[in-house]
Formats: sequence, C-alpha cells, structure tokens
Amino acid sequence: MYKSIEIPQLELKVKQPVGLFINNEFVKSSDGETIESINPSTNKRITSFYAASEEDVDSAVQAASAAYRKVWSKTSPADRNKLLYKLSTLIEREKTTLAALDAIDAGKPYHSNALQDIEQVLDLTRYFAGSADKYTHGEVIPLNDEKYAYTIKAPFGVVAQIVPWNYPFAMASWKMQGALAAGNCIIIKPADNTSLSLLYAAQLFKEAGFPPGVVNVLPGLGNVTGTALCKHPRISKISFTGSTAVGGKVLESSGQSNLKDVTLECGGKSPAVVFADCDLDKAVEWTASGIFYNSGQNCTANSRIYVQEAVYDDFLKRFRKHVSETWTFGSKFDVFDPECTVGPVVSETQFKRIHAMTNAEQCTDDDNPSEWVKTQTCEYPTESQSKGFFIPPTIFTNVKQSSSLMQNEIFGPVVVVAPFKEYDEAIELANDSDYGLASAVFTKNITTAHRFARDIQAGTCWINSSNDEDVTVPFGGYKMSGIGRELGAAGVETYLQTKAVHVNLE
Ligand SMILES: NC(=O)C1=CN([C@@H]2O[C@H](COP(=O)(O)OP(=O)(O)OC[C@H]3O[C@@H](n4cnc5c(N)ncnc54)[C@H](O)[C@@H]3O)[C@@H](O)[C@H]2O)C=CC1
Ligand code: BAL
Repeated sequence: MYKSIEIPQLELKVKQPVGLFINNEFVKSSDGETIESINPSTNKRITSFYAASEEDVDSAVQAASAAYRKVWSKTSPADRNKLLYKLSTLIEREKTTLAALDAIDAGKPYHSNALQDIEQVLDLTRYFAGSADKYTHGEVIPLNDEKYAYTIKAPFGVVAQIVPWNYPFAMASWKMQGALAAGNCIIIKPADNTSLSLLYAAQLFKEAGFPPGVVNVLPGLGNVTGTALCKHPRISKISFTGSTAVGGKVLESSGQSNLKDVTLECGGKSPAVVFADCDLDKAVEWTASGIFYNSGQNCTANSRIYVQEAVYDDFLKRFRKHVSETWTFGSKFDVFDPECTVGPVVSETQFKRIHAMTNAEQCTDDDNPSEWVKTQTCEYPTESQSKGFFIPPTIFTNVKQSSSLMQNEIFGPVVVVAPFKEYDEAIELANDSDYGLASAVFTKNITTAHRFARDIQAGTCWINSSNDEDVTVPFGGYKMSGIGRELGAAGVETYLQTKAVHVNLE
C-alpha cells in the first residue's frame, strides 16, 4: 500500500500511501483499478495509486455512517478542537513533504507557491480547531409567556467532498477541517491527477487520533467515484469545487438521488478595474500576481483587466515589463528552482485546451481573432529544455467584450486587457459575465471604491489588491460561480443543519 517517491531537489524520499483510505487503513480498490500520476514539469510518470469503484464508495459510506453513529456524534466540540489542533502540529511537521508532493504532482513552484498553500492549511486548521466550539451554537427564540423555541445546530452526519487539482491539499483542507469541526464524518475525493498530498495527509488524521471511519479519502475518476458519491442515498451533503459544468451535474445527481444539500464553488472570469487615479505600479503588481500566480489556475484569477483610457497605454507598458521581469519559468524549468514563479499547467489536457482557446481554434461568431493582439512575455521551452506543460504568460488586447477570450474561463496564464472611459461603462463591462466569483478595483477615491464594491455582482471584492485570501473571511460566488460559502464562520456553518424545538410550558 506504499510506494517510494524520490524528490532529489530536496534530497527527499517519501513513503507514499497509494491505497484508498477507509476506516483509517489504506486498502486496494475492489476492482484493482489504478491511476497514474504524471509530473507536469517533465511529463514523466511519478507513481500509480488505487482508484475507488462504486462498491468502494459504498464501503466508505458504511464506515463513515458507523463511525458517526457509534463515536463521532458523541464527541464534544472541545474534543474536536483538540484533534484538529493536534492535526495542525502534524501538518507543520510534514510541511516540506506535503508541499513537495504538490510541487511534483501539480507543477506548483515549491518556494513561491506550494509552501504558501501549506501555510494556509496550517492557518485554517488552527482556525477551524478554534471554531469547533464557537460556530456550532443554536439560539433561543422567545414566543410568548408560555412558549419559547430553541434551535440546535446539528451536523449532517456523512458528507462527501470533491476537490480539484489547482490547490490539491489546500482545497481539501478548506472543506475537511470545517466539516470535522462541525461534527461530520467525511468522504473526500481528490482530483484524479493530484491525489498524492491528500493520501499522504490521510495518515496524519489517523496519527492525530481521529477515530476509524471519520475521515475517508477515495481517489478516483470523476465519472466513477465522483458520480457514485453524488448519487449515494446515504450521503446527506456534498461540497464540490471544480468546473461549472460538473457543478451542474452534482446538483442534478442530488436531485435524482436524495436531495442532498449542495455547496458549489465553481468557475470564474473575475474582472479587475483600474481607475486613472490609482497607484499604477501597485495596480500592475497586484493584477499581475492576480492572474499569473499558480499559472492562472485560480478560480478567482483576474483574467479580465479593464483600465481607464487616460492610463491605458501606460498601464500596458508597465504591465508587460513587470510580467516579463517577475513572472518567469526560471532558466531550469524546474519548480524547485527558487527563480521559478510560473510552473507548468497541470496536465497535457489543460495544456492543449488553453492552446486551443488562445489560438482561436474554438472561435464563435462573436470572436474577432484576426484583430487580437497577443504578447507572450517569454518563449515556450524547446523540447530539449523541457517536455513539461509550460505556457508563457500571455497578454491579449483588442479583444471584443463578447469574445470567447473575454467570456470563457481559460484557467491558464492568460489575461485580456481592455480600456474603458467612465465608471458606468466599467461596472457594466465588469458585470457582463455569467460568472460572479471575485473582482478587484484600483483607485484612491474612497467613494469610487465602495460604489464598486456595492455594484459589482461578485462574492468577493478586493479594493487595491487582488486574490488576497484570509481563512477568516467567507469565500464563494454569485451567478454561475457557485452556491454557498466556505472559510470563516461559513466554513463550519455550511456543514450544520438547523433543528427547531418548540417548548410549551402550559
Ligand atoms: N473553480 C475551480 O477551482 C476549478 C475550476 N476548474 C475549471 O474546470 C476546467 C476543467 O477542469 P477539470 O479537471 O475538467 O475540472 P472538473 O470539474 O472535471 O474536476 C474537478 C473535480 O470534479 C471531479 N469530477 C469530474 N467529473 C465529475 C462528475 N461527473 N461527478 C462528480 N465529480 C466529478 C474531478 O475528478 C475532480 O475531482 C478548468 O479549465 C477550469 O476552467 C477546474 C478545476 C478547479
Ligand atoms: N485560491 C483558492 C481558490 C481558487 O482560486 O481556486
């Protein structure tokens, strides 16, 4: 159930679990199916691991249901606090390995990105440890002299969680730690192309003292393991992060099975609006990191930048220069090189998808590809330099608002920059999207800033920053970007249902 993975850049030898984690044990899948993990920096195989079948999903549900009934529903918030806190100390001990696994599996630059993910996981594990006895209270509601009511916040019991590949261990932790703090047992499916860090972390939950069956990790394919989780009648809640298309399928499966509660965190096409009165250099820095961090594979990436006409040319000049100097593959095409700030995209599928979108291979009547102006701030690596999925930071201008580049989520290091004249036009352009996840505004005018925050149709608005997250602040989307919120108090509350108790003293 373990394989050895060597990471020579850190002189690290990892004893990697490769089984399904059910009842605190790593086991083979019932049908013996496996998945290969590929290193996107090299396009070479790392290892393979077991993939859960429908039967395995059922075994995990049985394990989680039994654990909930016999043990976990009887634990106190204080016990859950202690277990989560202990978990945080183990994650801290294993920080290097967890970050290194995400670096080789997802192509994350180790120094500037993968380590930051684990720092965030540490913050949120401590935060949710402290939340276990704070966001789980009901309330008392006085009715009349003889009657009152109170509410109990009750966990769902068994919840399923499906996470994507852009922040493998961090996205899992956003969901797991909150659900556990609220008192649920969980079955979590990592993305099939980035399962290693979560499998490694599974053993830390056991070491921390979580009883068997409380945490189950089922790697597997979306249309097998994911579908079986979405349709299972004994799972009461599902939380999903990934594409809007699959988010729709999760909702559909819930409707066709048992109306399980659904939280969705889906795609985005987040605008950044740069007013002429802002600090232009700071706006350049924030919007560049807001699109090129994690190679643009962020649901909140500011992939559309609208700049007020008076500073449009100046912004573009400074933006191109800053990106070419700061956002780089590094000379070694190695995510462990401290110079590397732009890693490869996660897979060959994503590489080809982004290539097709940016080379007008999927154009509609609304596109104007012959007029697009495209700047790449560096070259693709040659075959001898790297066989990895590196895509140069790419800046488009002269793109119509209705164009696919402007409307569709690209999920790569690709940004479109366009001019606007006045506030009303800016807000209209910014809101012209099916998505509504995040937004950013750059201005020194306090009225403009807060007007924008009021008018923008998005779950997050950054004033004079971008893609700035904090585990205490709720996160989620308007429109087709999702349903519900994660992180902050919402990260626990979303895993609780309310029971009303009516008391009659007559
Ligand atoms: N909002 C976000 O953070 C993310 C957005 N995306 C968007 O989706 C595009 C495609 O990426 P994909 O890997 O195809 O995302 P995806 O939505 O297919 O994958 C996300 C997760 O859902 C699972 N899944 C896939 N099909 C499923 C199904 N039928 N039922 C249940 N679970 C299923 C996958 O195994 C994975 O764990 C990206 O280019 C990007 O635009 C992708 C990943 C994360
Ligand atoms: N930064 C975590 C959520 C996302 O952007 O995909």
